[in-house]
Amino acid sequence: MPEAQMQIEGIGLSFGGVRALSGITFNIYPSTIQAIIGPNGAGKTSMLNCISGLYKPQQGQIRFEGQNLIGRAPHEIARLGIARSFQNIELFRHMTVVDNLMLGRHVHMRGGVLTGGLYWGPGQREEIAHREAVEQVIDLLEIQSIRKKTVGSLSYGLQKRVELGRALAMHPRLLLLDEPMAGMNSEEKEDMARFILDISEEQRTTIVLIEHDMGVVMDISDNVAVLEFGQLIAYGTPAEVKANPAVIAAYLGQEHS
Ligand SMILES: Nc1ncnc2c1ncn2[C@@H]1O[C@H](COP(=O)(O)OP(=O)(O)OP(=O)(O)O)[C@@H](O)[C@H]1O
Repeated sequence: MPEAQMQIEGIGLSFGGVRALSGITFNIYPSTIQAIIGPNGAGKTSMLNCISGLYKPQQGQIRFEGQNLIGRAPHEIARLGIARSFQNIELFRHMTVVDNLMLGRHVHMRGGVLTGGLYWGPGQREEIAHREAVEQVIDLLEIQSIRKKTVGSLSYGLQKRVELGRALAMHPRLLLLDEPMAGMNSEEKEDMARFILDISEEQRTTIVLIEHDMGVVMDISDNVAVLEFGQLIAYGTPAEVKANPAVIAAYLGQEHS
């Protein structure tokens, strides 16, 4: 086993009387695709929110490349190299695809988004570097033909792809994806699965993926963590998890197949 890139140890999170997570412990390994699955309300998004700094767990530790994440603000965590996409699309609908991707570069901008292009010298060189990073993402996600379109005019599937692009434009070392295929038709899902695999293989980015479509999860993940009622009930390869009696029991009667 390689050394873990992220160590999640004993995470506990409550909202008033609701225990969203308890005693969650698992490792995430570099350049792998790590799925988090589980029935509705199991705590998957809460786990992602603890990693990205939106929620502060009352118990436990999360370390990323040796650095403690608990207590850091979301923007600090982003600067450490962790990007995320959201369950609901959070893009600027009236702006173009390219401009939305440029906003994804903001964690790397010293002069700020608006001043970046206004002066010559270092600012201009920085602007060129950001444009190049964005062009790489456009190539990787095959969105050349829609680069100047406003996001609001695009199909849902393309908007999700642009959202992935915005997170990717940060050049993260770890990418958190919350249901990137929700609401997609099967062709769009296949495309998204291919892009996730491309990102993993070409950029060696670690990907943490919440996904309800079991077929996709089992196809593309290296490791799967299974949550139920805020507890980790299984962890392993897709084959191991699929054969685990606790997982089979958790999914009995669920619509997810
Ligand atoms: N901000 C919050 N305030 C209060 N309760 C919350 C909050 N966020 C999550 N919860 C509760 O924590 C539990 C876990 O929710 P979470 O959204 O993490 O589950 P999930 O596995 O992502 O579900 P889904 O598959 O439906 O998205 C639920 O009981 C939920 O109501």
